[in-house]
Amino acid sequence: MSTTAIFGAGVMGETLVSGLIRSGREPGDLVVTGRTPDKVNALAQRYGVRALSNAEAADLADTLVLCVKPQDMTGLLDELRDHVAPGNTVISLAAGITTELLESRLPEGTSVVRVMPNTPALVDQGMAGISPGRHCTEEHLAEAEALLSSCGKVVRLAEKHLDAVTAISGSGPAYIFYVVEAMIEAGVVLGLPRATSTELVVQTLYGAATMLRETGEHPTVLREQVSSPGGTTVAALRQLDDHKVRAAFVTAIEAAAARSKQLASGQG
Ligand SMILES: NC(=O)C1=CN([C@@H]2O[C@H](COP(=O)(O)OP(=O)(O)OC[C@H]3O[C@@H](n4cnc5c(N)ncnc54)[C@H](OP(=O)(O)O)[C@@H]3O)[C@@H](O)[C@H]2O)C=CC1
Ligand SMILES: O=C(O)[C@@H]1CCC=N1
Repeated sequence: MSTTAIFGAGVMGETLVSGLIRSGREPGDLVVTGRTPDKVNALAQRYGVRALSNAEAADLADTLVLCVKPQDMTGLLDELRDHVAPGNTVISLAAGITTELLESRLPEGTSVVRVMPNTPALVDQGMAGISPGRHCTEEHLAEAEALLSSCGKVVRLAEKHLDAVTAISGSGPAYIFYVVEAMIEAGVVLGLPRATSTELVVQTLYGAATMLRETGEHPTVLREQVSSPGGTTVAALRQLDDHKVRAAFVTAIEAAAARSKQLASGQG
């Protein structure tokens, strides 16, 4: 069996390790690296995988998954350059970092895949977009697809769309949690106990998401089913429109995509 090395024992590094193990990968086939020894050793112990240095992990691995912040990427690539062998696949999860930048700092001909996952992968409900680099074959792309499929859905896209994917599904869970926080707070304002308000909101979100996925109906149709003429829902939605919430979402998501593009140019 081939060895997969996860570079960066943070949120996404741990999400991937846990997803791969849940999907049946042998912990012995996985290695992790990190910058803070306590952190990487704790992760290694939790999942029964090996903790190695970046150079040792790169020497051993067939597949290298780069899970560091965009601002730390060039430093990591400089450490890895002399340890990447022909035939290795390098998969980057970093927002904004282009396959062109990755290829320019790795040995000529290295197969690179750019991926944008999201945190629901931790509960096997991830959504990832993947794009091939210049030297990436169908086999390499399928390998990245299989890796991400272990903890959710995967779509293949042209790299020009990855900043939009980052802004929609990469950052998306945070927007949803933000809305959830606001709704819970509203319940408390109306006098509900916080725990009850939280249960109502979380189940409503889960139910609405399940309806969207299982009925395949357009969200407008589902929204209109809830909106009785002259009723409570339209009274609330009118306030959201008056406060330009829809426009605010579009502007916010445009800002996320612009920031993703900016990260590519190394602006920290
Ligand atoms: N969090 C998210 O929702 C998503 C994140 N991403 C992308 O995933 C990447 C990782 O993000 P996230 O997991 O949130 O970040 P974290 O900060 O949680 O994890 C990054 C880890 O990388 C470690 N690190 C930094 N430099 C090195 C190095 N040279 N060698 C080894 N390890 C190193 C850090 O160590 P230390 O602890 O010492 O700082 C840290 O533990 C980012 O590029 C981000 O854009 C993509 C999609 C979603
Ligand atoms: O906020 C970020 O930059 C990362 C990328 C997508 C989600 N989190």
